[in-house]
Amino acid sequence: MNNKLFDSLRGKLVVSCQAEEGSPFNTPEGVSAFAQSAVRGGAAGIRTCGIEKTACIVKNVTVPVIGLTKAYFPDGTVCITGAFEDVEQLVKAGASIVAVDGTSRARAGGLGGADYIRAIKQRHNIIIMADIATPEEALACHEAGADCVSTTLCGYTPDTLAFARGNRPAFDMLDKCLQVLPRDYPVFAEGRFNTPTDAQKAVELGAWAVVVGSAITRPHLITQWFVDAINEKGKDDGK
Ligand SMILES: CC(=O)N[C@H](C=O)[C@@H](O)[C@H](O)[C@H](O)COP(=O)(O)O
Repeated sequence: MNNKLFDSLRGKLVVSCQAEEGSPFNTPEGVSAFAQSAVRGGAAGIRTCGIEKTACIVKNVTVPVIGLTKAYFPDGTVCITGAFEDVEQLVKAGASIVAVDGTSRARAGGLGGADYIRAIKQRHNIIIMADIATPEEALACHEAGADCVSTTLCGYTPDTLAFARGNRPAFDMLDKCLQVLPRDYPVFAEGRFNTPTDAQKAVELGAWAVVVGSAITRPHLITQWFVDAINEKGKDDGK
């Protein structure tokens, strides 16, 4: 583990700056503008998806950048940086940390998350964040050599979909991860931490840092939350 890097993130906010097809921000420059704004606001780190976007953000900010790529399993659920080539490309792009899928699902080559991380660590001296969905996966990834874990995928794997209902963070799962892992091992809170109060609570529980994406960098979703709330109110008033 790189102590200086992890110390710089401890107790801090990491902003995930990602954009998907259809978003006007879906360019390296678009996500980079979000990253620069996030740093102005006090973000201690940036997380982003895509090799070019990682390279562009690295050029434009001085804080550590967590890079990843996304692909999909045959059932449509997301896989975070599931290929060795992508890990290498993200490092070349300047990522300080590479986020990889630490779930137990078998990816190309048949490896589950922990074995995949073990193989990456055997090949390269790279700082790895394991994106996990359960405390068991968190422990397995730690034992496999991951430098930190993040609760990113809780709510997005076939067995944990129920956690995403209600669009609330999985506080209990975060707490269980903190309990099974050694004290002072970095556990990042990520996934639906949509309010400052939720982010604060995660740090109070013992999360190393909190990663916030949608509530800061997906304006179409934030807009939708407001629109839905107003429509619900309208229904209550019989409008
Ligand atoms: C499941 C998945 O693909 N998560 C992605 C991981 O990089 C991102 O789309 C999320 O925005 C990020 O994890 C932050 O979470 P939230 O946007 O809920 O603050």
